[in-house]
Amino acid sequence: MSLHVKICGLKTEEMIRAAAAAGADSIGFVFFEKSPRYLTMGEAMKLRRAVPEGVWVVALLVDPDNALLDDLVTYVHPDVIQLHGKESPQRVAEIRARTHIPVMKAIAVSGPEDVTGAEAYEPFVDMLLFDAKPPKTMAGALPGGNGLAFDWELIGTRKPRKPWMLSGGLTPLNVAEAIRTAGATMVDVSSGVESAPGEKDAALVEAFIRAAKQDADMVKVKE
Ligand SMILES: O=C(O)c1ccccc1N[C@@H]1O[C@H](COP(=O)(O)O)[C@@H](O)[C@H]1O
Repeated sequence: MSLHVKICGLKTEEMIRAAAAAGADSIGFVFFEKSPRYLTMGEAMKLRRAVPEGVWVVALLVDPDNALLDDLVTYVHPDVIQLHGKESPQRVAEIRARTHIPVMKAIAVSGPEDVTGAEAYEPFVDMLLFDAKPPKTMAGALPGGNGLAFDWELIGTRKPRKPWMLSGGLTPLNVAEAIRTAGATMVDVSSGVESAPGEKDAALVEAFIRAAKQDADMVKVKE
């Protein structure tokens, strides 16, 4: 299986094209108003048309209500819904049943109990995503997209039973080590490929994808 790279928080057609040309497998649209990467439904609907065939559109939502979900299905119809709030396993199941779209639940990790806690979601999700839990003391912290990493070895303690992505503070410089340590086959990045909050940098996006995929190819050759 080749390594899957998701680039999250894209806001322009140019950057979508650049990321896809560099080999991105998924493009993330953020529907969380407090984020510097926030898109309105109308903006996302327009940008979706710029995403090439074969590249997944992932809609990132934080504790969405049903009205937002219904609009999302009607106007954007993403390939995957990423839930990055405090959604319970029951709410995740409801969202999946309502939208008929595959769901990826983000798990905030700061210790081994968080990785084990992901088990409660496994029956109801198509994928999991492990991200760093922001410390309570961090001023202005978002539910994700903070550029914070967690201890990647924590994933090794109990491999999830569903496909999963690694995220949180990944950059072109650390992604190869993160993949090796966690045993990830899918990675997700947002702030690590930006020149300023919400501003993606095409050179960093390309460097990130190259570093992630090259390392995976080297591991395969060694095997
Ligand atoms: O990117 C955001 O603005 C965002 C807002 C709210 C919840 C999650 C968000 N992003 C996701 O967070 C992780 C880690 O991002 P980073 O690379 O550390 O910046 C990633 O999965 C993004 O999809």
